[in-house]
Amino acid sequence: MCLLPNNPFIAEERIAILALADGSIFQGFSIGAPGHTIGEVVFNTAMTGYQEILTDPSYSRQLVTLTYPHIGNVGINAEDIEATRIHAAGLIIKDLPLLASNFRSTLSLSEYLKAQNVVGIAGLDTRKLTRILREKGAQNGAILAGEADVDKALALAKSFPGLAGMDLAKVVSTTQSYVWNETEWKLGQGYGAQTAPAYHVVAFDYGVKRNILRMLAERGCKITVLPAQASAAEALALKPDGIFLANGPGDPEPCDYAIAATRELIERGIPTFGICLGHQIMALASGAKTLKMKFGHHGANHPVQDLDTRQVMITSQNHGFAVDQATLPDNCRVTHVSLFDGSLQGFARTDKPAFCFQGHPEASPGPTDVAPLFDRFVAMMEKHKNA
Ligand SMILES: NC(=O)CC[C@H](N)C(=O)O
Repeated sequence: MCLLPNNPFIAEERIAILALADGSIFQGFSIGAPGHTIGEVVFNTAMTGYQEILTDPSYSRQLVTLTYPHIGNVGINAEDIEATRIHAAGLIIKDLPLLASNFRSTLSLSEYLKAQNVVGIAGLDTRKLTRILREKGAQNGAILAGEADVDKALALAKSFPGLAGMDLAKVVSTTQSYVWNETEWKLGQGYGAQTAPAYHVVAFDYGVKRNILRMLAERGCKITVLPAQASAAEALALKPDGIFLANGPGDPEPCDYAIAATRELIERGIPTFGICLGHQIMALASGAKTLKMKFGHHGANHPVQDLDTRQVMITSQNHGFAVDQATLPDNCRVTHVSLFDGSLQGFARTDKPAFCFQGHPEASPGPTDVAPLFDRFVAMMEKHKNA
């Protein structure tokens, strides 16, 4: 057993280490639950929104490194959640402030991690870690909290099989269908409710972020959320005006149930909009292929160009897989590209009312430059209704 040298400044029960499958070891201190966790280590460059990031179901089985150095300043509140619980498998940060201060704060970040039994590590060089992830690609890793057994941490890091081939959409999805009518948050009012919807959207929950549902409700939609494995027939029985394909964790390729249902619904000509995993599912249902990226896109400052208007938008991103543009069939028109690496960010079917976007138009956290895509979906449903 190899132990790191004692650090006189950290009490033994607070010691924590991060191991990467490439052999790198980082020492820090525990800010969450004791124990250990494994997953794919990724980095996110967003400067705000740690609570939304932690609760985003798309981070299931990922250990999220936040590159912004001070995380926890505004504590935790009851409203900024994208799901009922934390989905990230672990949190890696540089500096946890001693004081959390915000008018809505009810808990500190550390109390939140502990209450939800999530392992977190602070006090390590997140810049050095991010350089490793950028140069070598996202790494499988392990965080050990409460002990500093390097061999154990390395063995745990290497035991994670990696996200390629992992179907997690059906794991995080709701098991029961439900109706959503909560609208967007407004200062002084909080969340509202949609009481007179003009459209009925059926949303497939592969790990849906709540702000997507809120933005649809804000635009006049009643949303029925279905489990990831629901069939096209179940969706059609609800007589939807439109179909929404949600974001979600893991590899899109093994989600054969979602690909089959999407293919049928698009073929029937129902207006369909997909975000992130939903975009990848739409691509697979249209005959294209997806691939694993080197370190993916995770942040809130990614420039994306709309090829129709030439407009550049600053977008929120969180994906480790991408659609291989070279495999898009002729009935798919590229609508958006990433200006960071030229990768595909959006396409539309030319033969059916269906389009999708790789980034996160709902932001949360992030800029709202791409929010008009929700208006485009509503306009598509309106046109189809009147056709
Ligand atoms: N946010 C998402 O929907 C992520 C999609 C997919 N799991 C990926 O990593 O590419």
